Amino acid sequence: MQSPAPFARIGTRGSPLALAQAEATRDLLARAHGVDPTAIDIVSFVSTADRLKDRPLAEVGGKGLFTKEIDEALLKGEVDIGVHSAKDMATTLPEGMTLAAFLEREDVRDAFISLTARGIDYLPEGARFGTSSIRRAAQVKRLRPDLMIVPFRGNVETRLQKLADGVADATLLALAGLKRLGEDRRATAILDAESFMPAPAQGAIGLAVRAGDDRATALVAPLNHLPTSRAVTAERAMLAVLDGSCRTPVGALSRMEGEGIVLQGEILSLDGAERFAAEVSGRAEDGERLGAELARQLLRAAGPDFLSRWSLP
Ligand SMILES: NCc1[nH]cc(CCC(=O)O)c1CC(=O)O
Repeated sequence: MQSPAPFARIGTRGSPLALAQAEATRDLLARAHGVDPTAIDIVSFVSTADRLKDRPLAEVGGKGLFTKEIDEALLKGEVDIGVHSAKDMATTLPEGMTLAAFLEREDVRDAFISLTARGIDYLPEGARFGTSSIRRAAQVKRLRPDLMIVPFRGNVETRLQKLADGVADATLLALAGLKRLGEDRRATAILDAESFMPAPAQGAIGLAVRAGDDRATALVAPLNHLPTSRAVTAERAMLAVLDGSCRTPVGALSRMEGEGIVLQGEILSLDGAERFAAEVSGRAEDGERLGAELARQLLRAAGPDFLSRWSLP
């Protein structure tokens, strides 16, 4: 007997975190529409970013690489909904695709993890800091120019094993990812978001559908969390103006104040020696414009040659 057609098909990467996010999305969809979770298929893809694990993301070509295979499956109609960490999504989406909803955001902060030190300040002179994120590297170097940055990618378990193996003395991970994996007890310390700004859209999950797919759009609509959607829209608009290819260290932090949004942003030189920060505020529904305005302020402060001086070649 042929099995019935699935209620919906979700596309995701196959990492433990990506699968946890896809399962959370499936369960929310099932509950919102009164169907059994088993009626929703989860289809996993190996992304280019996962295949090129040993090289810094900014070097291999940036964010589109996390989503390319899923985007293609979505556009071909092999899946109906792409589930993505919003911070891994390129600011310009492929033609024919739209971000139709954002799940309620998890904690935006970064977690510090070390087997030997209780915080960045406590690391010994010249200690090795494991990260392949140019934002985290620049932020760490700004606080501790003596530390040595060593490349560090892979999923949470891999990174913890690398710490145990002595490849690095400390690392940073998004607390959101640790929480979704039920691994937040692994955090040695949680960094204050004001002084150590998260990546734009960190902690948020975006749901992509084919543009014009009214059914998929309606399926994900009840899952949209408006404050998250507004904050992430503003942060991504800032990033789009600054540097869509994620070759410049950028931090962002937004908070809602009633119907208003306060958006803070920073850009840093790769070595952390230079930093420019700014803040804008306005109506939460104007996030797109506010994010772009913040980016222009940062670019004005940094000077016209900043991006060319401080981006990866
Ligand atoms: N670039 C990898 C990535 N993309 C999203 C998360 C964490 C989850 C999130 O921010 O929503 C991570 C891992 C990390 O930065 O520790």
